[in-house]
Amino acid sequence: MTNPTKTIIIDDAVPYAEAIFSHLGKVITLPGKAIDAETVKNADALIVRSRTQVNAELLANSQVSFVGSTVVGLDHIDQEFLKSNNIHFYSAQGCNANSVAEYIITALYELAETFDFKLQDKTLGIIGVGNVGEKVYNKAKQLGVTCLLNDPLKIDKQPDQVNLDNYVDLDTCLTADIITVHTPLTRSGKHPSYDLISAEKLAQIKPQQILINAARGGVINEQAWINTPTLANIIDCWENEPNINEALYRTAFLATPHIAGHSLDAKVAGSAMVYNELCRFWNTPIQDKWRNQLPPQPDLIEITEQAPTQTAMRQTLNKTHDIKTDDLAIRSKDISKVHNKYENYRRNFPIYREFSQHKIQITSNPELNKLLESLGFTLIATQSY
Ligand SMILES: NC(=O)C1=CN([C@@H]2O[C@H](COP(=O)(O)OP(=O)(O)OC[C@H]3O[C@@H](n4cnc5c(N)ncnc54)[C@H](O)[C@@H]3O)[C@@H](O)[C@H]2O)C=CC1
Ligand SMILES: O=C(O)C(=O)[C@H](O)COP(=O)(O)O
Repeated sequence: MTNPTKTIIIDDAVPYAEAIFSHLGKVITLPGKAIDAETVKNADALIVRSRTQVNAELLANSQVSFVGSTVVGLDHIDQEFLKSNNIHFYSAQGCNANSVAEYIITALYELAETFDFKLQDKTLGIIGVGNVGEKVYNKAKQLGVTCLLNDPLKIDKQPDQVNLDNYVDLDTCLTADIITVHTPLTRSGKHPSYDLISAEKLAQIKPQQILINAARGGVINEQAWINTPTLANIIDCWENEPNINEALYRTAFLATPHIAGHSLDAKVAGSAMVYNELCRFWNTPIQDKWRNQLPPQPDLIEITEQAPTQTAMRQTLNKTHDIKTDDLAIRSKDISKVHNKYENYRRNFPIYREFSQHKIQITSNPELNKLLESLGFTLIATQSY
């Protein structure tokens, strides 16, 4: 039963928006970039993803009393404005951390097999050890990868809750063979992340090192990155999206259009977290019938080839979500075509599920079985094993 007195504006990239929110009020879905002061004027609640700038310009003349962001980044939200105007704000922190962490792990196997090295022989530097960074660390550790961690804010905030064994300063972290950043994009405070890996820091990078940015464009200085020889760059987050820098784009081993957090499970988690908060805010019982509309679990994955463990890992992870497909989806010699394909591909992003949604037929390789289970796959014994 829809509540006729409430109007909810929702970014149409929020999956199952109608099914989830319609019993709370009249749902109007719009492309994130089309949500403006005119469209929100008479709304009571606004549910966004990252493409809508939520600020005074958008809301000053509206009656919106609730804003929910179904993503994690906060750089599109003027939280001070919302707080000072008594607009309740909720962000689905952590909703897509596992999705990004699985993107990183999948990328590591792609790198190891392409550049012919054993993952266990490499060190992984993780800058920003929050929801995403922590999951990357835990997964990489299970896979036998030595990690260096850097997160001065976390240490400042909760010194007694951080095992300092693997935490190092930024310069030490930047000596790792593979470096991945997982900070928000911040320009103020004691440790601003904008230009964190500055031209000066990039001058320390050696040609055999690998840089990954699946956090935010601008954490790594793009102009200096273009001229920093590396073994490989994997870039999911860019400055000035979708009009990404061509010179940087041409350096990328894998260039993806900001999709590391786009598993269906992550998007649904973000929607559900915001929905639950809106129910609490409007004192309405939570309903979860909408979950019946979710797709069934993926088919059983069978591994037939007797490949070496690392090769089999890459093949298996790519069966769940092959990042190369996302790279190829926007790749072009003509940068304007890359720009034009960027958002369209994101808004029509193919559904993929996280590892824990997948069942795999147990293999004759105990090491492979153990690694797959450590990443969350369910192994199914069949009569032959
Ligand atoms: N590519 C994608 O699709 C996605 C990108 N992201 C990005 O990743 C970021 C991290 O996500 P979460 O881990 O969920 O956020 P989080 O807030 O849980 O963790 C961020 C961590 O970075 C640390 N940090 C902040 N400034 C730092 C600095 N200057 N140096 C080192 N560490 C610093 C914080 O202390 C915190 O522990 C988000 O803010 C978002 O920008 C998040 C999800 C999806
Ligand atoms: O959660 C974040 O922060 C992200 O970067 C999300 O991947 C943003 O997703 P979209 O809102 O751009 O679909």
